[in-house]
Amino acid sequence: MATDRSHPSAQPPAKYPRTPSRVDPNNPPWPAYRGYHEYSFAHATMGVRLPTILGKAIDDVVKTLNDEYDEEKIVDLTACIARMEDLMDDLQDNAKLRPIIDDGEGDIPLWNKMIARYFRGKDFMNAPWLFAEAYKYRRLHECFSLSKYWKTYDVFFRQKCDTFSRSSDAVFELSLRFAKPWQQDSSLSQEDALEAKRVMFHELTQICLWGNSTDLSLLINMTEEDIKKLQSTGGDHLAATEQNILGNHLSKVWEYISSSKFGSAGKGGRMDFVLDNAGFELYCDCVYADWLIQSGLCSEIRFHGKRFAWFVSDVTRQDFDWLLNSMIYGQLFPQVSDEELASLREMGARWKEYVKQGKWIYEDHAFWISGYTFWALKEEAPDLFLHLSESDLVVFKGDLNHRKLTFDCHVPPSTPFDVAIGNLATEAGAPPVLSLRTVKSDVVCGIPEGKAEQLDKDEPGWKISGKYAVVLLSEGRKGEPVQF
Ligand SMILES: O=P(O)(O)OC[C@@]1(O)O[C@H](CO)[C@@H](O)[C@@H]1O
Repeated sequence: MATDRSHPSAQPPAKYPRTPSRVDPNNPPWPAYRGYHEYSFAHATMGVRLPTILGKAIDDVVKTLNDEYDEEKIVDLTACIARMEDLMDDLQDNAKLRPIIDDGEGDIPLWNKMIARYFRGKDFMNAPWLFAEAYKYRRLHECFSLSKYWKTYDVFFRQKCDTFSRSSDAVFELSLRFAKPWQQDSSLSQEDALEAKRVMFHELTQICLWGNSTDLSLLINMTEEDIKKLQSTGGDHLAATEQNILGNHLSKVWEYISSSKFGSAGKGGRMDFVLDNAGFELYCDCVYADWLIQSGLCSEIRFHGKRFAWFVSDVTRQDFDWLLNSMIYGQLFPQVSDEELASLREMGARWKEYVKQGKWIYEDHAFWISGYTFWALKEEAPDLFLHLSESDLVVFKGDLNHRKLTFDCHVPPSTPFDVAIGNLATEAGAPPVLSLRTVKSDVVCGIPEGKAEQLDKDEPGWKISGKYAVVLLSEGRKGEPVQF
């Protein structure tokens, strides 16, 4: 495996970024992380984690194969396994990135134009990490999309369901508390009522944030105890972990959401969630979205998920439906009390009602499963940009979305968030953007000067532990007409 310590990105970051006109997917505004950079999490991911993840995915398919009885389907699935093995060879031999085979899916032009234009001759280790990693998941999808019977097969579905059922303590801690419809104490003065709302907002935003620290792709070998610790949602725990939010715009977010700028007069606002992980994290997102509707702060929530299995645990429509249905009909928690089960059912029923009434809407644009960063959103997905420009706040959940917002490059950590996300902050019509991210990879911005350097010294590994987080807001240029 090549290692080149003299490469510019192994050096301290340049003070000034690349001029915007020279930025492209292979040349981020600051130097990219690439698989051959040993100092970066890119190296371990491309060299070790991705082959391990793929190996487990093959095991999953073999399990399905052994349970199948129809010969035609068996033969078809055997071909999927053979394609997965080819992908494994390509990963392990560090092959060049070939075009995606046309499987009739709508995202093919996005992928193949991008490969032709920017990554001709690049391989898994020398292409920017973000692109190479996303490409691997698209290739994994191709293994199935070329089949006759298994086009929508999700190799990670079993794992995603499993972690939700293993999160029972935190699941019921939240359902017991939030199942009953939320109502404000009518005896409170206007000022006290607003303060009570602020406190709830603060707490639930944090629950939504820390829901991101249980990540299947990283925590495959976690014990039940480890999971419990990470998922604790109690007040004391949240107060303690708030100290780990290194860049924290929570107060600014509340100021905006509680102002007349959010939503139209007398009507709550529209909030969009660009989702990250299924299972427990999605459950936390929904608890938050539920309260945002009940409190009247929001009248509409749009959830944006992926069209197919992505970065192991990302939400697909199937995962979204699975969560809501299994809360009502599932038998995932045989050990819990009737009261606990009833609370989960009550909440699940309310959430399904939101879907029926159009207060919660699930969407899955092809751009979210492309290799592009969000710097390219307006250019490559103008329809999506226009759609999001109508939102009052777009919340990006998790590490991968944060990498895509910030071009996954060596940006100096004290760079303000609205500089690091480029034109998604500066374009006319750009919506307000909030990143709720527990830090699980190299790129960091929006934190105080010197903090990253201090943590590098005191806590090696802090960037991938999920112990630290950022809550960063860009105000955007909402309301200004979008120009193409
Ligand atoms: O987006 P998420 O679920 O918060 O994190 C995704 C993740 O686990 O995958 C990547 C490495 O494979 C890292 O960016 C990150 O740590």
